[in-house]
Amino acid sequence: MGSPKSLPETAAFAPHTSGLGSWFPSSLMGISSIFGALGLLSVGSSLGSSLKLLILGSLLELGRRLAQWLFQRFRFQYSITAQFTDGDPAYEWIVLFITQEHVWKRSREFAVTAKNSERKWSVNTQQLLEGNADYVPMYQIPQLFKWRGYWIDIKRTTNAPLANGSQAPANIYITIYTLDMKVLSAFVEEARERYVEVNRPHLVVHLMDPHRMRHRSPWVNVKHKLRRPLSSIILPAGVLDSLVQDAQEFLQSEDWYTSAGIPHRRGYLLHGPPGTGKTSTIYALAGVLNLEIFSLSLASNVVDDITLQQAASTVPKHGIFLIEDIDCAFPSREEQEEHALGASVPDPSGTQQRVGPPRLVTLSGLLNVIDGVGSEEGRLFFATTNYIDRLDPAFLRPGRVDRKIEYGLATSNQARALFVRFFPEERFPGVLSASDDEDATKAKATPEQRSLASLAEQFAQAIPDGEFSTADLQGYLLGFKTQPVEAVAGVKAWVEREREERRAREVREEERRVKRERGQGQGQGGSGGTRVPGRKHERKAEAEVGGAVPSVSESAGKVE
Ligand SMILES: Nc1ncnc2c1ncn2[C@@H]1O[C@H](COP(=O)(O)OP(=O)(O)OP(=O)(O)O)[C@@H](O)[C@H]1O
Repeated sequence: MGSPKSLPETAAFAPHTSGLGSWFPSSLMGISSIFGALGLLSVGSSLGSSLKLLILGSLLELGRRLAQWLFQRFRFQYSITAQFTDGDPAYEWIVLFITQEHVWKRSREFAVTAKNSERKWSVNTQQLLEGNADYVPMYQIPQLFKWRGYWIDIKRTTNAPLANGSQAPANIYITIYTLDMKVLSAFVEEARERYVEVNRPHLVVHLMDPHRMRHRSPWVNVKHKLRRPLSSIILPAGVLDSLVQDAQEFLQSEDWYTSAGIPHRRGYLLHGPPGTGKTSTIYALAGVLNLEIFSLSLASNVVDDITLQQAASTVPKHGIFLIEDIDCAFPSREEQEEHALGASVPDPSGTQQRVGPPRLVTLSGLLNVIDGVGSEEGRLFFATTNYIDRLDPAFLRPGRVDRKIEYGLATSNQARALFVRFFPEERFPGVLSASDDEDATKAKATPEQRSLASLAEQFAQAIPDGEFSTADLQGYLLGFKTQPVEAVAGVKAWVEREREERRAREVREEERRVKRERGQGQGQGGSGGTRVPGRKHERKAEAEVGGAVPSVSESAGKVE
């Protein structure tokens, strides 16, 4: 029989249990009140049996929580948990591993996306499901699996939205029930090896996501591209071989650098007009050397010193750190002149603001990144630019940029090589594809002219040295994928059309320039002339469609 006097007994029990966790005291308070209620109500009450059931239920709940607590303590004491964060290469290793191990089989939640090159380690890419979508298990409910006799628990958290509107990166937690750290490292190493193996035919490119820049690793955008053979890059003889040899030698000589006290890093600058193969060279090189690329562009002007530092510091050893359009870290001559002249632009309120080079990445920020902590750990640094003359000599000095490679507009030799790459003998054995008599007549080609070699020669002769980028020629040839005869027949007219368009563009550009100068003259006369910064990108866009025409002497593909 209970009575109100039983209350102190239960209250006295509470302090012994307070160490069990924050839920415990509250749970006990609930029970003590039940006991109290029992004491008050059980005498002769018809509710007695119900209350007994209530007590039993509470005790069961208490037991469950106690068991849960003991399990947590056990888990904490006898397991090792490792966290992998989205954006770090190790995250990709683990996702691939658990997909291969079919841990997802008991998963009931999947993120489904149309097939793309971003996430390779979905269930579908393991050839298990049909269709055009990728299924990525969410693992939000912990899943248990066994590896080499060890029980492993996996759980994944999603990208939680943050107060600043961006998203926190997802995390995977791997808990291995062992006390031996070596088991964890063996697990991670196996996951890495599998990743390297599966990836062999692919080149992995990590791109920076500007929306995740403030997080631990901004490299959350992972692309898997088919490796591009070096032979597909058409450059003057020797350029590629010497680059590959240089990079290979660098990677193999870590000990030498250490003993000589020289930071183990190597910087390359690839410069030249747009569409001449700078980026393609780096991708092909990474494929040959089996390296991953970590690439960001300064052209979008969203990267600042802090994020550049953050991005650089998370590039792993033996990764290629690539900064595209590095000239965007430096003000153009035009902007410097405008700045010196005090030109102004209206701000949203209509007030005139002095034009200043709106650079988020500063020279000192850039140099800090290149020289900074971690930059000496066997990392290849590549930069590309269309405007080498804008780069500061401090950036170009050896130790920061060890080799400069100049890319030029296509020579006739490159045009010939490109033609041969487009129309290989294997695909067009003997004479030509689009070469039924009617087509051949249309293309005004005699059978003799229709040998691939002679067609390549005719094509090369029709392309003037140093006037078109390789990308321009590629664009033209893409219109004739299976018609080499027609490609040759139309090339002279194409060259003329392109020249015509350029002349028209130059006239428009000149008119704009005159207008601008007039406006500036008026502005200096006190009427508030305006100039818009960032012309560089406009020019680059024009150059990309064939506007920039450097002299032939610039287009030698020189290695300095
Ligand atoms: N030398 C080359 N050999 C083979 N393909 C080339 C070459 N140059 C350009 N291309 C082709 O043209 C396209 C653009 O090339 P790429 O992006 O490498 O040029 P880029 O010099 O890096 O241009 P940008 O300065 O605009 O970044 C690619 O599809 C590439 O295959």
